[in-house]
Amino acid sequence: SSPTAPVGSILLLLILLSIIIIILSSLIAVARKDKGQALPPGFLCLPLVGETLKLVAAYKTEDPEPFIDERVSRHGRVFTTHVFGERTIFSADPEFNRQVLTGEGRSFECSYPSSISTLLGRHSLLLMKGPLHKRMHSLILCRFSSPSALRESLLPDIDRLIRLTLDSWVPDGQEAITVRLLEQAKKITFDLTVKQLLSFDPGVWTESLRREYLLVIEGFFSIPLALPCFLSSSTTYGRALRARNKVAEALREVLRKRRDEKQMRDRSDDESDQQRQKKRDMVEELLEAEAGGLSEDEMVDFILALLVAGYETTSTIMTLAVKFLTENPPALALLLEEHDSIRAKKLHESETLDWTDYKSMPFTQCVINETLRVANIISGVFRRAVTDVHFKGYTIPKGCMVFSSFRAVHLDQNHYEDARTFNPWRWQDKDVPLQTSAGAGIFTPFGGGPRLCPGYELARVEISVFLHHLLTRFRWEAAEKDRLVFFPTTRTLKGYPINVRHRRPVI
Ligand code: HEM
Repeated sequence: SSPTAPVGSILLLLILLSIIIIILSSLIAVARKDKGQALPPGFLCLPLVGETLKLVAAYKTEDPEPFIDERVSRHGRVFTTHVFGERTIFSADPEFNRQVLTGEGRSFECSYPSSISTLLGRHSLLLMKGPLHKRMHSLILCRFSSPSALRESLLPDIDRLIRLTLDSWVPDGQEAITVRLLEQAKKITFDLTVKQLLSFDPGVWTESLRREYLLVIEGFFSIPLALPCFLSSSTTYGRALRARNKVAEALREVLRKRRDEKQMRDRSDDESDQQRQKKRDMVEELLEAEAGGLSEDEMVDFILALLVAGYETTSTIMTLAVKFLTENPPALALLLEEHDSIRAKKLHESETLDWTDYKSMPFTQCVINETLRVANIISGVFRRAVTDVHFKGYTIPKGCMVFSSFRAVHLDQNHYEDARTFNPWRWQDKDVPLQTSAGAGIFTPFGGGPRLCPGYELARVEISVFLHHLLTRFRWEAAEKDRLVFFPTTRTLKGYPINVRHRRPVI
C-alpha cells in the first residue's frame, strides 16, 4: 500500500478531533451562559448546523408538520432549537406568540437575516422602529385598510385591473389555454400595488420594474457574500443587489418628477387641487411627509418594501385558494352560487363590483380564512428578545432569537377540529376578529401588535375580487399535478398550471 495512506488517516483523525473539540467547547460555552436561566427544554446540538437541515428537509415536503409535532410532544409548545446558525426559541403556543407580538419594541424586536434587511433597505417599514414606525404604519393602515379608502379609491382600480389581466387570458377564437396561475396572480398583485402607490397603470415601465423585483426577491433567501464587483453578478445575491439599486433609482426618478409637479401646482394655486386631494396616492402622502423631515432615501426604501410586502403574500393566497377549491368541489359550488347571485344583480357584464357587493361575500371570507389558516406564506415571525423574558417558569435571555410559529398554532388539533383538513365551513357563523391579534391568538395570519399587517383588509378585497371574476367568467381544471412546498416560502412547485376556458361569452 502507498506510504501516504497512514499520513492521510492521521491527518483526517486530527481534523475530526479538532472539529469535536470546537463543538464541545461551544456547547460548554452555551451551557455556561444558560446556567441559572431555565431555557425552555429542547435540543442543544451542533452549534453550526443545529436542526437547520432537518427543518429545511421537512419544509420542502407537502407535510412538514411531523417536525414540529415531534418536538412539541417531547418538549412542550415552547422549545429550544438551533436553526439558521443560531439558538432559537420555537413557539407553537398562542399565548406566548401573543406576548411576542404585543411586546414589540419593549421585550422583543423584529429581526431579519442580513440578506433581507440589506435588500429591503434600512428605512423600510419592516425595519423601522420607534415613533417613525408608528407614524408610517398608521399611514399605510389608513390608506390601505380603512373602509373609506377601500370603498372610494381602491376597489374601482382593483376591479378594473383584475379584469384587464383576465381579459388577456383566452384570446378570441381560442377555446382554452393553459396559464400558470401563480405567475398571473403575481402580475395582478404587482400591477395593483404600483397603481396604489404610484398611480401608474400597467405597461412597459411596470413590467420592467417587476422583472427587477423578481431578482430582488430571489436574493432574500441567498447567502449575502460580499464579492468584488466583477464577480458579484455571478451570484444570486449580487444580482439581487444590482436589481435593488435599479429599482431604487427608478423610484427616485418618480419621486423627483412628482415633487416638481407638486411644486408647480402649489405655485399655480390650481382650482382642481381639491379634487386631487381626494385621490392622493402614496407618493403624494410621502411628499407631504417630506416637509416634516422624511428624507428621499427613507421614501425610496419605504415604497420599495411596500411593493414586496403585498406582492408574494396576496398572490400566493389567491393561487392556493383556487387550488384548494379545485380539490373541494362542494366548496367551489357554494362559492360559485355566492358570486353568481352578485353578478345576477348587475345589468351587464362590465358593471364593476362595489362595496355592498364585497360585503355580501360571507362564504368567500370563509374560503380566504381557511386558505390563510392551512397554508399562509408567512408561517411565523422571527423576533429577538431585548430583555430577559419570562414565560411559564422559563427564561428567554436577552439577545435570544425567537420564532413565533403561526402555522403550528393554526394546525393544532387542540385549537381547530380536524385541523389539517381544508374546511371553509368551519368559519361559518363565527365572528372572527378579522385583524386577528385579539381573541385567543389562535388565528394570526396577519400577525398582530404594533406590526400587524397594515394591508390585511386590502389583501382580502383583492383576493375576493379576483375570485369573483375568475369564478363568474371561467371554468378550469388543473393542467398537471403540482405539489405544495413550504421552503424557502409557501408555494406550489410549478406555479399551479390550469387549463381555462370561458364559462359563457363575455358581453
Ligand atoms: C394575504 C396577504 C398578506 C398576508 C398573509 C400578510 C401577512 C403579514 C404579516 C404576518 C405581517 C407581520 C410581520 C411581522 O410581524 O414581522 C405583515 C406585515 C406587513 N405587511 Fe402584510 N400580508 C399580506 C398582504 C399585505 C399587503 C397587500 C400589503 C400592502 C400594503 C402588506 C404590507 C405589509 C407591511 C408594510 C408589513 C410590515 C408592517 C410592520 O412591520 O410594521 N401586506 N404582513
